[in-house]
Amino acid sequence: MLELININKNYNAGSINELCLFQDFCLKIDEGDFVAVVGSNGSGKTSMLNIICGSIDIDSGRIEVNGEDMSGKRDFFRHRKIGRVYQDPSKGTCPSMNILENMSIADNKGKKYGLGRGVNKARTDYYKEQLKSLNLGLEDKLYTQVGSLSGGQRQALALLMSTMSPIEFLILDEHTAALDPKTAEIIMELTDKIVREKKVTTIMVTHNLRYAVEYGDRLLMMHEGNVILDKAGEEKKGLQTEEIMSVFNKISVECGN
Ligand SMILES: Nc1ncnc2c1ncn2[C@@H]1O[C@H](COP(=O)(O)OP(=O)(O)OP(=O)(O)O)[C@@H](O)[C@H]1O
Repeated sequence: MLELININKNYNAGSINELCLFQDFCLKIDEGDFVAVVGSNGSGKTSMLNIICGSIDIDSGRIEVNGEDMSGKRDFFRHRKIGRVYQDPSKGTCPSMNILENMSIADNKGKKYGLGRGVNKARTDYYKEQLKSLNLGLEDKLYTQVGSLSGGQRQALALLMSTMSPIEFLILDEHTAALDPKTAEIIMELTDKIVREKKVTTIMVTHNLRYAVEYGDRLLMMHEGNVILDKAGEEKKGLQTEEIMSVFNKISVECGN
């Protein structure tokens, strides 16, 4: 279980631009849950992901994973247990290396040995098999530089790479936002397949309310550093996009957007 306990986070403390984003923020996410997070711009979604990943410091509070306090641990340590896919398809993969080398790096994440170990015949066959499951023909492009792939192909590869080594959490930060509607749909279906197959606890931030309703077991809506809507189980299954849209519109009107 992931627990955020009484998190306090101020940006630009002591300056005229001071922003108190999280005040005693608490959240519990059960193992194996697929949680979709929506909310207006600036509501704190990415900050929350960065806090979980250790990419930004908190002022006080605790981040616990299965009871272990992660708060003081640096991001490189936490990333051994976390896979992350970003909005920008150019992040999460190395553009100047080919697919094989990228997969080898992902495969060897957290291990002490280098690239050579990852590109032997057995591993190459395994990578091909994994790529084949994406159904994008990438298994025939092992020696193609990742920088020359399309955004959708890169996001699919990034998704696969982020879940290649054993991880406890998959963090998806608007990972379909930069893709055309058809490719976004393919990546979402792929996401669901990977999450279900690997049974990995997943937190997906998205601005696509339909995806948040259709995918995942739990939906959170954030507003000004708070969770204002939390639906899981049967309640989540019964949700309609229009309902979420109407809550979203209501908070937008209230804050003058
Ligand atoms: N490094 C930073 N320094 C100062 N303020 C920041 C920093 N990062 C985020 N903020 C502020 O914190 C608030 C929350 O930002 P955050 O990016 O977490 O929101 P978000 O919900 O992910 O927004 P979006 O949907 O636009 O990506 C915003 O007001 C933002 O300006």
